[in-house]
Amino acid sequence: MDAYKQSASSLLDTYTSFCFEVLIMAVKELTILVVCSLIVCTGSEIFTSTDKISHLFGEEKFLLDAFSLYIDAEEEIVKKMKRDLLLLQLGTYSDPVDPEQIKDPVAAFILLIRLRSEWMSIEKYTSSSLSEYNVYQTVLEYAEIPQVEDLQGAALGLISLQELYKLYPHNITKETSLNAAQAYFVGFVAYNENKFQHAFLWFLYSLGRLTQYSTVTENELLRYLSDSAYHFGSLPVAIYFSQRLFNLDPTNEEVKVQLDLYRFLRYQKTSNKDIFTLINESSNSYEALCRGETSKRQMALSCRYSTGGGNPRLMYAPVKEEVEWDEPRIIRYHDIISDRDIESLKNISRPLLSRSETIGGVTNIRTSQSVFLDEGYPVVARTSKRQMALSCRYSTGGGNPRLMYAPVKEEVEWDEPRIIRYHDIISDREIEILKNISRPLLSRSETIGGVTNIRTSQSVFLDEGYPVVARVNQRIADITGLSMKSAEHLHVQNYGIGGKYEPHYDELDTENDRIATFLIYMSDVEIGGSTVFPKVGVALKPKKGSAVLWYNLHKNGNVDLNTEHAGCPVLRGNKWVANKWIHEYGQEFRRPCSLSYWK
Ligand SMILES: O=C(O)CCC(=O)C(=O)O
Ligand SMILES: [Fe+2]
Repeated sequence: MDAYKQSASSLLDTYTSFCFEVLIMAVKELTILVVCSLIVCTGSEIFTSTDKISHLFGEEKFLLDAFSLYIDAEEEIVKKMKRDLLLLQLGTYSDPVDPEQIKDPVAAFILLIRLRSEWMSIEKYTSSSLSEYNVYQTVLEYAEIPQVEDLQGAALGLISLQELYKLYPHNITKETSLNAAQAYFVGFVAYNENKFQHAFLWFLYSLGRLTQYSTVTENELLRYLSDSAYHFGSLPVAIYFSQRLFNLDPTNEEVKVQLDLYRFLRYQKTSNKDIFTLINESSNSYEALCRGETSKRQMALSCRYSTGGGNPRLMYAPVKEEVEWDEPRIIRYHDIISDRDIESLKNISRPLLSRSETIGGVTNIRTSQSVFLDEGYPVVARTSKRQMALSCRYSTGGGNPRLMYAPVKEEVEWDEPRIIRYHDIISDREIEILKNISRPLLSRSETIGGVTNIRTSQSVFLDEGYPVVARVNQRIADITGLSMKSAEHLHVQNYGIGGKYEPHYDELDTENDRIATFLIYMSDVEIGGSTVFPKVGVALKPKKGSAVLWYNLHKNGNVDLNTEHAGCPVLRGNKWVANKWIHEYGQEFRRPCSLSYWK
């Protein structure tokens, strides 16, 4: 692994290699040589010979000339530094004004690479700085510079997105493309993780983007392409790339031997795997749910509130809407007209009906009778304005006075386990405050096994010392009717590139266990990032300001095995959530226990 890190590190170093040091070293050595010949290394005593002393005039001139040369060289370097600075500044030209806009994982990856290589180039200049007061060194102490591990982690994030969502390099780089060296780096990371198909696809992408300025060579790419194909089990492809490599460098004995070996092996094998096509190998429920292959049942269960884009008549009586199909988009609106109004409309229409026509007049294409009714009829006006009761409920938390005037919109997402979504329970302002408090405190989230790739996010627990946290906790207590006495502090989480939390249970198997989870979505996520329950086939899409609640334990205290859940990899977006884990102690009268063996 260390060797791997080292090679990755040196690979990156080459991205930013500058040859100015060669020049400065040469001039420095020249100066030293001159000084050396004058003072120390001659081995002679100058002072004992007037002739030698007089000779010094000439030597002094030589010394000053060398010094002048040295200054010229330093000036050249300053000029080069200024040129490089300009180039680096140009590179930031198209950056988003709002850093939160970094939603594209590839753009985030490039930013990490850019920052690292910027740092490396500045570091090269400043480490040999002539200035006594080297500001940059001080700046460095405070700067957060992406490490090689960050780049590897980000590349792995991209690879895991590809795996789960079955994406080819050209899919994932649709919005932001990678240059040959960057793509090579992703391939290299995949290769070292033995993900040979993904490695191959990235090397191929890199080959297609190779230019004369690339810091990766065609030789390197061909070698890795043939190696990856061989390891994946695609011998003809391995032979093809080895042959290309051999054509480039016919003197390379090693390639020749390899080519012969592949040819020999090819005759032994009867079938070869197709390395160019990603196949959907897993029928894994977690992955399918993350891809949005949600069960029909949940679609039918879920409802959305629409306020017609802020239409005041719908603000307080939103319509329940359901997406029946995506292309063409077909939406069903539920309960938009009462039975009584339907009867009145029928009664008004009956005497007025006449044969419906099409463009061709009365034909057998359309065999019905119809009539257009204007808003002169109150029922028509009323219906088009719509003021029906809702199927998605308003909850006042069982009469909790704090919710009487601001009832919570609640929606049943699933029945067993019961998963309820509460809408608009936290304002955008509160979310911003929570994020601002959390940002400097975030650290890598862990699981029972410590820091692992099962959970790629950063998080922090916030106590009630922050008024906003106290307010949010109180709201959770009001909505759930549960005691917060033994609950954990509010846990704010932000996911990274391809950030995910693989299937797990929240319960900890302790005496005072996590009875319920209240998960607040502090952001929308454009693609991916759903919370999914693989055992029951539920996918909950993050919706900023909403929260979901489920019980991890049955009333008898046993863990509800259907509550296994996961946070899907974020494909596009910046996912923030806050968890409130509510424990058993304190709920004795609020959620009474059961003696049942099953529940
Ligand atoms: O982010 C999510 O969607 C789920 C988070 C979660 O399950 C957890 O933090 O325990
Ligand atoms: Fe969880």
